[in-house]
Amino acid sequence: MKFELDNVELYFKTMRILNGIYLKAETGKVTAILGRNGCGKSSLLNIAFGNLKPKYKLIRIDHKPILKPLYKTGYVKYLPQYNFIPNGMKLSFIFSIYNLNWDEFTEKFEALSKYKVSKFRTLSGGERRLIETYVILKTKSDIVILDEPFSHLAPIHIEYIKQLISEEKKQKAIIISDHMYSHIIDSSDDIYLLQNGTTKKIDKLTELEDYNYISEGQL
Ligand SMILES: Nc1ncnc2c1ncn2[C@@H]1O[C@H](COP(=O)(O)OP(=O)(O)OP(=O)(O)O)[C@@H](O)[C@H]1O
Repeated sequence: MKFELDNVELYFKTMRILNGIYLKAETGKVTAILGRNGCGKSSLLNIAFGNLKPKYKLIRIDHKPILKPLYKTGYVKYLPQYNFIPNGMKLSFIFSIYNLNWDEFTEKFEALSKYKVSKFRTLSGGERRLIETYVILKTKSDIVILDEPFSHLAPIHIEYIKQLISEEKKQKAIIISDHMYSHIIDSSDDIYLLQNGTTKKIDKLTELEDYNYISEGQL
């Protein structure tokens, strides 16, 4: 599947946040969006998912325009920046509604096995993030959108999520944004830099220095 987001123009009141956007994501690939704080990454991901309506946008799947919000098509799963699982839900219930196997999860995350019948609110911030990222990545879908999946995670968990991303991308188009650029560089196939409201496709990593996203020597 080929997903394209094109011609986005977004304003908040009179302030233009995005214009001249093009982004392509494909099954088998991880497509990353990098950019400084406040440049519009989350807004762009929300526009792709369909819960933020800009002045203009064009979404195509396999060259066909999609006129209804993407979340209504059943193609997409989205990890927002904020917690989306209700606090009062038990983990066993979360896994059953998403049709996921608890034992398969705890094989990788043994330390969380004690939480099977705990409510989501009783977990730490990082543990909640880990569960949500796992659920979004593992649930059946064609397109996965991940907004800051690495934030709050311990290094060992980041490595596991990176592994999971590389397994899941075989059958999904994954779009990811995070400030942990070295993990993004490791995990992604294509990178777009969002700057001054527009996307620039990064062909060589040194362009991230040229565009002043990172300082020289950080690569
Ligand atoms: N609902 C809103 N109303 C008005 N302005 C908004 C709204 N949401 C976002 N903005 C503004 O739009 C700009 C882009 O915000 P956005 O959250 O998309 O950036 P971001 O690149 O994801 O930032 P960060 O990396 O810090 O999470 C910011 O200047 C923000 O203040």
